[in-house]
Amino acid sequence: MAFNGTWKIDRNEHYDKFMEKMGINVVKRKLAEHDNLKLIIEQTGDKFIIKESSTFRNKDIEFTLGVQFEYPMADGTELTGTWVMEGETLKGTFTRKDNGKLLTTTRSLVGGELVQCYNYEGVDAKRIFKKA
Ligand SMILES: CCCCCCCCCCCCCC(=O)O
Repeated sequence: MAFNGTWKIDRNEHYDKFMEKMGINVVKRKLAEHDNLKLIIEQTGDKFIIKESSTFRNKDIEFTLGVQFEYPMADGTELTGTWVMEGETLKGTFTRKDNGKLLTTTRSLVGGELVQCYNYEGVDAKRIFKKA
């Protein structure tokens, strides 16, 4: 499966602005810009296991495409939503439990890199990963 493997964060685009819109304070934003995020993705059919590790935490997440699940962000903010596959792109639609606002995200492979795009309240950001 195309996303399978170990992906290490290489760079961010507009991530600070995005986090600011999310209400993350400046101290946490500075730390989060350099969180050494690593994702180990294991897809089997419709099921995904994501092993997330960063300077903030280690967390395993399991989900099935199209099935709602809960995801606690590193700062404790709870999201609920789903991932679906559209063509070769993973599309995520999540709602913040604390304010009901929408966070959308995609994952796609571009030139051998894993590109995760985010949108929250009109602010777009990207996190770009290289395969380890
Ligand atoms: C302010 C920090 C923003 C972080 C946004 C995280 C959004 C994550 C979307 C849901 C991820 C579900 C688990 C996963 O597939 O890795």
